[in-house]
Amino acid sequence: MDAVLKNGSASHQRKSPKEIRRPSREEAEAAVRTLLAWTGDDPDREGLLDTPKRVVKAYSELFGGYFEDPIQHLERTFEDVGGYKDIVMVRGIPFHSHCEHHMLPFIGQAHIAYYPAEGVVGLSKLARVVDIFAKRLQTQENLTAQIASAIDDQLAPRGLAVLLEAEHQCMTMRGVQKPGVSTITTQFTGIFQDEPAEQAKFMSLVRGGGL
Ligand SMILES: Nc1nc2c(ncn2[C@@H]2O[C@H](COP(=O)(O)OP(=O)(O)OP(=O)(O)O)[C@@H](O)[C@H]2O)c(=O)[nH]1
Ligand SMILES: [Zn+2]
Repeated sequence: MDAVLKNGSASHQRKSPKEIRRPSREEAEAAVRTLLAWTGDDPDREGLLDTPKRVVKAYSELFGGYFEDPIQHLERTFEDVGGYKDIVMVRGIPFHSHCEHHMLPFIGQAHIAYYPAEGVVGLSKLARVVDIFAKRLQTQENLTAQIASAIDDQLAPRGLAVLLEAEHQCMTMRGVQKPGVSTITTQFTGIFQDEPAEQAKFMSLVRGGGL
């Protein structure tokens, strides 16, 4: 199955962007106009005239991840690493995504570690994978699972650990209104799943401790 389409479970397979009719830019702008009027403001006042255009442009950027393939960034691996087989960790990758329930941002950091099997991947590519999945409507759990699944499928490492920590604006600005709450999600495979000591080592590295 294509990782772009992959969801947490087979019973919830998603349509690919190609299977969904994408409204035209004009239709999207008209929808923003409708929302502006619904808030109680006047979409024809000067300050709001260009807002539908700006919002649609901003959405193209914020949700650009639907039109990118994360796998493509993981295809190139390097095997000339002096036989290095120990842990590789990229810590504190900042990301911003949007929750699929309210379309409000959740913002945080991703931490990724793996034990190479055949080769290593360019470090920036791990951050690119995070960005591509983050630029879609997400739950934090699904985002974590999609990042882990793409890297695990492509690199087949001896073990992979992914931890995301984020603050959800839908819990901060509205609803329950609890600023400062962080949500942590993890996904472990291979030796990180099988060996508690490896999980503990990862958690210690995430927190900035030593081995
Ligand atoms: N599990 C999970 N829940 C999320 C995430 N982002 C937002 N939510 C939650 O999604 C839930 C949606 O609940 P609903 O009762 O359908 O919607 P709501 O009435 O807007 O809920 P409140 O936020 O409690 O006002 C809320 O509890 C949110 O906190 C996420 O990434 N993962
Ligand atoms: Zn939400």
